[in-house]
Amino acid sequence: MLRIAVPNKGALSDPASAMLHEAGYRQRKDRRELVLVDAANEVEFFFLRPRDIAVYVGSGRLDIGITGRDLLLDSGAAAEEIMQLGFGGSTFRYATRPGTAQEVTEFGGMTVATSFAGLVAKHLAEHGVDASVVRLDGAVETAIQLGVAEIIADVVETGTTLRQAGLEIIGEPILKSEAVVVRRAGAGVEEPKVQQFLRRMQGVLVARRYVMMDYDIRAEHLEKAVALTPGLESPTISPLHHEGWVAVRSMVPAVEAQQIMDELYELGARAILTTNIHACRI
Ligand SMILES: Nc1ncnc2c1ncn2[C@@H]1O[C@H](COP(=O)(O)OP(=O)(O)OP(=O)(O)O)[C@@H](O)[C@H]1O
Ligand SMILES: O=P(O)(O)OC[C@H]1O[C@H](OP(=O)(O)OP(=O)(O)O)[C@H](O)[C@@H]1O
Ligand SMILES: [Mg+2]
Repeated sequence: MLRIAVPNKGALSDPASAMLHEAGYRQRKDRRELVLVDAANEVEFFFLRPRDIAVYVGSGRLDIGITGRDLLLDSGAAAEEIMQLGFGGSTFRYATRPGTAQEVTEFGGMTVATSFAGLVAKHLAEHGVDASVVRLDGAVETAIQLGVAEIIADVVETGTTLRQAGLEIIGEPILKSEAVVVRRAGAGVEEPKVQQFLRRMQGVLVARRYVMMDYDIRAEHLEKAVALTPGLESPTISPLHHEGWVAVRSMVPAVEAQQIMDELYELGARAILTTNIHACRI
């Protein structure tokens, strides 16, 4: 059995379960379920706090976990990122009231409030800044209003929470984060059951990002058409009954599909179709 940790709550919980479901795994129906066995796939899921996941995986008790890169690095656990999952994107940033400081080097003697004390202490030390760090559980934006800190360091997605608290971002992001798959440091990814899990997740990423495109084109325009739709490896070309024409089948990035269809049409392609990819192994 492959033992996998999945966020039980928070911003990563629903998208992580949705992705696992798309990869063919059973997922819980009740949010109170904390352990779920998917016997058919020989996987056991443990629904844990995202902040704790790297700790469990780092200890070697669980084979694999899904968590945020920011939480992984903050934990200091002996776990490493083995795959990016393309959701839960955020930046981790300093913010303050206008006029307090413009960059991290000006924080000397100040107090920084954060839920990510490990990350912040490391970042301050790297910049040789002697500032205090206060660890809070959440809603850290309010720490400034209540006089607990002059600076905060927190997850920023849209920036709405900061704006509403009258705070402004200081400098460049400390970190860019997203949901990642983690594994005990040094454990490698060679184990067949780990390989199979990663291939399934990779299949979901590709199925989400690409569509299948089919079209017919006169053979003399084929090279130009194929340059627009090179596919992941190489497009499939089939002869058509109608002499001088061929059918092309190729995967294209979903976000570019409409543009590519316009360009193919201009080239003389016809019967241009796109279809969603339900699942794949690349
Ligand atoms: N808008 C967001 N708010 C909070 N965390 C986000 C957001 N978008 C992505 N994330 C990521 O989710 C993880 C935070 O997990 P956490 O358990 O703190 O969830 P949460 O959404 O803050 O829930 P809660 O505060 O209820 O525990 C981090 O990796 C963070 O980068
Ligand atoms: O940039 P935004 O889109 O506004 O999102 C960022 C906010 O979301 C998170 O808060 P959360 O709802 O997790 O509450 P918490 O601070 O109590 O964890 C995070 O801590 C920020 O406050
Ligand atoms: Mg939160």
